[in-house]
Amino acid sequence: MSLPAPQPALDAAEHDLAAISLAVTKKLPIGQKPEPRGQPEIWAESRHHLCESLSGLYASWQGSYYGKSGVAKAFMLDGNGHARDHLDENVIVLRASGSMAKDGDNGMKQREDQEPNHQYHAMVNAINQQSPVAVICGDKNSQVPSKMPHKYNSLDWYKVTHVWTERDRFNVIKYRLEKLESATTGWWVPRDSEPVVELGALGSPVKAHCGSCSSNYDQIYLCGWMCLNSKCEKFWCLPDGDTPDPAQLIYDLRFLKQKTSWVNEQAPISFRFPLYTASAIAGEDYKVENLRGMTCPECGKCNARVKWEGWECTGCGFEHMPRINPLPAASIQDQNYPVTDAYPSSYDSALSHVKLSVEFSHNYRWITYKFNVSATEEGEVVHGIANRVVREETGGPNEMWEDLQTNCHGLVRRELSNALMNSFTINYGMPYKFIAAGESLPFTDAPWPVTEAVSRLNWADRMTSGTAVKDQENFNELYLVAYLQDQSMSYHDDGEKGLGSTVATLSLGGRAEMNFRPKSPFYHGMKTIHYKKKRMTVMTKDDPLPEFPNYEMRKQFLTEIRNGNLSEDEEHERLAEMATALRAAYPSKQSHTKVDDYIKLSLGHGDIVIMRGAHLQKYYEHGVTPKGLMRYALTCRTVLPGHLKESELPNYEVDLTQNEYDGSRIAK
Ligand SMILES: O=C(O)CCC(=O)C(=O)O
Ligand SMILES: [Fe+2]
Repeated sequence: MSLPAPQPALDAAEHDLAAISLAVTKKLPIGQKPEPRGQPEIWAESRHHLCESLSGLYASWQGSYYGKSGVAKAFMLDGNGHARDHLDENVIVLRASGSMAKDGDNGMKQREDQEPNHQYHAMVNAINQQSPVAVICGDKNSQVPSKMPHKYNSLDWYKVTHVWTERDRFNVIKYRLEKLESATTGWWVPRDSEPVVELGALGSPVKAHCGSCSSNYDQIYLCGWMCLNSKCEKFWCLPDGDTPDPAQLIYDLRFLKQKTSWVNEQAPISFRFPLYTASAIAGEDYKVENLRGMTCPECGKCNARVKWEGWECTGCGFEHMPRINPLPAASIQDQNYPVTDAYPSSYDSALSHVKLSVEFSHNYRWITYKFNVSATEEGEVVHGIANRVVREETGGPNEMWEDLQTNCHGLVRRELSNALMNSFTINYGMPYKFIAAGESLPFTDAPWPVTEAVSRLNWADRMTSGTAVKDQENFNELYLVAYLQDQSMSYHDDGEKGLGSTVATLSLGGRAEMNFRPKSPFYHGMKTIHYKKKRMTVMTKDDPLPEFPNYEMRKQFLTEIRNGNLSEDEEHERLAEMATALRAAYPSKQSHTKVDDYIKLSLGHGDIVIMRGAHLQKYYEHGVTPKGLMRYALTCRTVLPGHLKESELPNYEVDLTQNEYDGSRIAK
């Protein structure tokens, strides 16, 4: 049909439509919403647990939209909707996500036009492929007609039916979704309520094509048909040429409540995913698939996998602890990194200013990497590369590896600022807070490889300390980390206050890359701080090392600051100017934030790493990326006497005097 004639006033039929439309789109404030008639299939209390449990379907840690391979998969509808968003028993209208910025303390505000982007195209793909999207609703959503029982709640599967652009202050891309199965009533429909309008009951929407750009659109608002192509000169114009008054934009229910048929209207998968069943194949249980959280089969709560032993629902107590099938030591052999009875070759690398020395003893190749860790201290990282004799020794890495898999219990992913650490850990001996605080257990409760590792690492430390300053005390703490496939530890330091300056680790299982680099503020000499409520980038006051960018300039600046006798305000002002000057001095393509690794170690099964130097932890950081299916790192530290407060001291003896390892069986 052609454009409908301009209609200055609504006729009687449209009056009725407007009245029902207002009834259908009326929203109650969140606090006044009625109870829903049912419960969601799945729900979550935190985004972390939700995303880990629904990985593959919805894994968007911040945004509302989730897509994969160019096709839309899911939406999370929480706060921050658009004024004309809508959600009823079977239809949702929402704005495309993105293009928003913080608006003071008042939440988010759109700051630019939305253009068709990857999300828009993924929605078009979902329409064309008739591929349903999942919708999750948060308890801050003001559109949903009932009170949300949990923080995050699954609604249902939806058909994407329309994408178009509207205009506010900026162009806004909008989507219409329609419930996939129309025969069932959504659990979120208020109790004791009847649908005001059934889908399709009002007939088809008004359709027209634009005389200017020839695009076809449905009429969305009762005030008249508009071209919804943002590139067209007639975009968002009513037939009389005016743009609509936003207050008059009442939905045309023939658009909102139309019924779209898809060939297949069956949900692709239940939101309650099947539970992981332990595999008979050794190693399968360590695969990343086994790290997905659990959508509880009893109560629907999403629970990340927190415990090494399996899954636990914190909603109803349901447990799923399949017996895992350990990976024998023989299967750790990797033909790309052959290990024999000879001294093994190295796969490490280091930047040229790092000084290397190498020694061979006890069937280990010991490589020492020395470098300045501050202007006053040289530190070192020692990598002991184990050969087959070491690995196969009685009580050695192979036996430790096999024993730990069956006998080391109680590992958990510790809580870390509203999320969970990305590996499983347990602490023995003196308490060690590390990045995330956790409990500590006495060594007497540990499986034998734990005390064996402490003894071996003390031996390795004595063996290799040479002229380096040696801590007076032996190690009295062991932090055990277990990594499943694809888990890793991002850059961090081990420099908790009150620890000895030596840290030593024994690696068991799959190969891992361990990298060391100076921390960015130390290396680049700049950091961002908050001073008197102002965010500012200032020069750092640590002495630079000769290999750092702008070395001479920083030294001069530091001399000026140290002799300057400035007040606190003046000093901050000057340090900010210096940071600006440092930044300006970088060659155009050089990053002023990125830092290259000084050393990259390739750690094999049975290898030992020893870090020495107090400033190594203060100014440098290390990160570990395991490459195999499964790996343990057993790291020892010395918690110095007097470090812990009375209340933090363990209520058990930390006694490790028995069975000192002496390396005699592998001496060569
Ligand atoms: O995985 C490793 O080898 C080391 C782990 C680590 O850096 C730590 O526990 O602090
Ligand atoms: Fe560490």
